[in-house]
Amino acid sequence: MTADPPLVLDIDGTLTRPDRWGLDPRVFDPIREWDAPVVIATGKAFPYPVALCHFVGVPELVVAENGGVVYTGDDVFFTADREAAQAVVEEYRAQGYSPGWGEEDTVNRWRETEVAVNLEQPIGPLREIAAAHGLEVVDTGYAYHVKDASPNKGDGVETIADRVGIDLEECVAIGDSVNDVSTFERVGRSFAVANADEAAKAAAGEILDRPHADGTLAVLDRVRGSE
Ligand SMILES: O=C(O)COP(=O)(O)O
Ligand SMILES: [Mg+2]
Repeated sequence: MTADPPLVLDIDGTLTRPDRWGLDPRVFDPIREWDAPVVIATGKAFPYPVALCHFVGVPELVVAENGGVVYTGDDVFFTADREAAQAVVEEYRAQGYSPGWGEEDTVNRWRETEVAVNLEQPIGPLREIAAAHGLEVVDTGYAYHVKDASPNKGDGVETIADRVGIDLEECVAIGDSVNDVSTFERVGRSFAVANADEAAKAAAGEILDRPHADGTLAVLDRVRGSE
């Protein structure tokens, strides 16, 4: 008998439409009908992947904030705190810059372990201040994430796999950026969509010739029933 392999899916750049923005609705049904655990591993704040699972109608298995927040469906783990990143952003502001999201900032409002800065803001001074505070800035192609270097998506995926009983060797991961490298390093099969950055392409087992959800849907078609 064959079964679907467990999945680890990134959101931005991976489940998105060809024009980069917004989820491609064609991914909803295959995720919902997938006959194995689906872990959503993202740089986005915790409520976003939880909402994605909720609205698609699958169990909430979530790595958020690049590994800063991990939800196994039973327990939430926080592997960093926001304070250090917040201090970096305060200093960035003091130097005359801004995170760039406007007054209400829904990008960071519920973010608990890091702070994200809009790509239109200058990254040079942000990197300098972060380094002086012992933090890193990760450019996902969708935001600059000011974060502790130690939590990453791969660690979070491992925590979920341990708790839920997923064999990482059987897992198929799909992603598009440097924040997916730690996931790619831990799973049996890894795929970078065609729009992926150089780091993700270098770490992936295979580079797809199609971008965004087109690439992801092609992988899902190919690996369905392969375990
Ligand atoms: O939040 C980001 O910058 C990127 O999110 P992603 O990890 O789902 O691609
Ligand atoms: Mg991504």
